[in-house]
Amino acid sequence: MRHKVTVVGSGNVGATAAHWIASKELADVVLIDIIEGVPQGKGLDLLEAMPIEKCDSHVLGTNDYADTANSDIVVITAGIPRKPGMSRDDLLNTNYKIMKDVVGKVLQYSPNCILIVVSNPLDAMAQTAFKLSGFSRNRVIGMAGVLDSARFRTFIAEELKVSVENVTAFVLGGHGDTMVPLARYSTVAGIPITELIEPTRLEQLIQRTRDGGAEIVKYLKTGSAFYAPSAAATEMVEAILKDKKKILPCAAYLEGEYGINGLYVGVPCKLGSKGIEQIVEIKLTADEQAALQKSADSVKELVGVIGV
Ligand SMILES: NC(=O)c1ccc[n+]([C@@H]2O[C@H](COP(=O)([O-])OP(=O)(O)OC[C@H]3O[C@@H](n4cnc5c(N)ncnc54)[C@H](O)[C@@H]3O)[C@@H](O)[C@H]2O)c1
Ligand SMILES: O=C(O)C[C@H](O)C(=O)O
Repeated sequence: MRHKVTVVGSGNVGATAAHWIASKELADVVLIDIIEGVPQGKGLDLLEAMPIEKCDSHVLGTNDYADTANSDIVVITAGIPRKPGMSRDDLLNTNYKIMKDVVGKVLQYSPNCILIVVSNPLDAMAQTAFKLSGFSRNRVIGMAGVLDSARFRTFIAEELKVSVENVTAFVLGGHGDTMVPLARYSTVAGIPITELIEPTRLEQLIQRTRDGGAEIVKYLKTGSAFYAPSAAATEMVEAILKDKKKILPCAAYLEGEYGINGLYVGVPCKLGSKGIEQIVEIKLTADEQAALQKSADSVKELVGVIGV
């Protein structure tokens, strides 16, 4: 069966997500933006790469939501990125307005889709999409944990000079400065990293993970990371389209899990054809629970500002 994925926003993250999705032949892709010409140009360019990539994915760039009709998944990357000196939270009001515009139009044409939200500040934007869409919580998923844990995995693999394939890492909480990389549940070939990296060094790697987005912004100056973020969103798209039942850290609307109610926060989720099919609850120590609560409190403050 052919799948259809719409990517809203044809900027850095959106166009690169379209690239990964099409070149992995996961689906036909519609790339949509408010800017005229850019999605059309990038979409056509990507389509013309398909013969070389030996892929039969169709790619269409457009400004017309009618072209997005009946998408299985809609990945929302529309929104402004931060610049050096800004926090993701500084994007709140601008991206809230963009999210309102986008969700309304997506709903009109793809009422049965699954939404993957990428725009920042991530947890608050996922909550906005959830509240405005009226979708059940399994169909509105925020992308952050796959990216944050990929960064943690990269730093662990570099530190220990092992294959990234050996490393699994666990990051909980909101996608902000208070995210919670959990060393205790991060492993190298099944060995907890707490056995392999001494505590002071480990804390440095954890802090680098928390600052991972800002580190890239500092280099790029005009915007933020997009290769790893779009690869992360693509892994979620793949898990859903292939009904893989893959456990990935995602921002999900919690209804009592981890003692948190009525809020999007990053937790381990099983992704399959229905979207989030299970939220996996693990036992946390008192310190870990407190760190998660602190992270959730900062998300709560943001959603309070926009009233969603
Ligand atoms: N969740 C994460 O981990 C993560 C990672 C990277 C980036 N982001 C966020 O993703 C967003 C996009 O980042 P980027 O680097 O691609 O930015 P970008 O500026 O390159 O692209 C954003 C695109 O959104 C489009 N857009 C704006 N308003 C729109 C609307 N109403 N409808 C359709 N399109 C609209 C713009 O025209 C632009 O092309 C930012 O908010 C960024 O902070 C999140
Ligand atoms: O850091 C940003 O603003 C973009 C994104 O959230 C990231 O973590 O790369």
